[in-house]
Amino acid sequence: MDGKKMAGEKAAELVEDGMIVGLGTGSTVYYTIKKLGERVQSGLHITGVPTSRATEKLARECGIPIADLNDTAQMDVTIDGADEVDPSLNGIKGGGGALLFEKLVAKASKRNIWVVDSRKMVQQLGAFPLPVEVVPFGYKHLMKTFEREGLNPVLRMKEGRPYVTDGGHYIVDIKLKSPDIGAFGAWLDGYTGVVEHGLFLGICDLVVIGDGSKVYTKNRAEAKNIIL
Ligand SMILES: O=C[C@H](O)[C@H](O)[C@H](O)COP(=O)(O)O
Repeated sequence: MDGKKMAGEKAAELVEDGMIVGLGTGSTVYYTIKKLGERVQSGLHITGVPTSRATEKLARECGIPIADLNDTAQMDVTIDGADEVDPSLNGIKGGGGALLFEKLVAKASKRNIWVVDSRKMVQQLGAFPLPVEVVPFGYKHLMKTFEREGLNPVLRMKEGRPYVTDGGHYIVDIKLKSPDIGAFGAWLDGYTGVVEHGLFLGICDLVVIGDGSKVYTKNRAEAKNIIL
């Protein structure tokens, strides 16, 4: 079976009755949402807080009751995908453009679980370009700054136009500056015009990994594999 499907469906089993669940975005958590939908049809009571319009639509189609982040004090757990995950469970997210809403929901969650296929697990982050969500006004100036810093910025496009996020911003994909990714993230956080970036550091508590033949987990505290 596809590693994404294995991980996505397994994570849905970790959700308990009565939970408020942050619903991530992407092709892996898709399987979690589908499975949660099936569990809801069989009597599970949960409330989902979506991280994108696409996820909201999918969750509604699956019959999962939805709430807005503004009406929710805290999620019990958020389940989301990731583009790369390192051994300390730091990650890059935003390949699908949902990083801002994903980070907002993740930071309001007691626990964050990521679902990935095993190819996303890396020794060091950075082969995947880092998505940076930027304000459209004056974005070319920001791109010039990134260029001067040697970050190879590329404006994300869709159908010949700049890709626009659910929050109404553009995405610039850049090269991650390592090894001090914490300092790099802080530099981006402080830069005028940057709304958010896809470095998720110290956020993920547990990653569920599917490799096609088995599913295993790694948690941040122990960082050891547990075969499920
Ligand atoms: O913006 C999108 C999200 O961060 C996704 O969770 C991430 O890109 C992983 O997506 P997928 O599961 O489709 O590879």
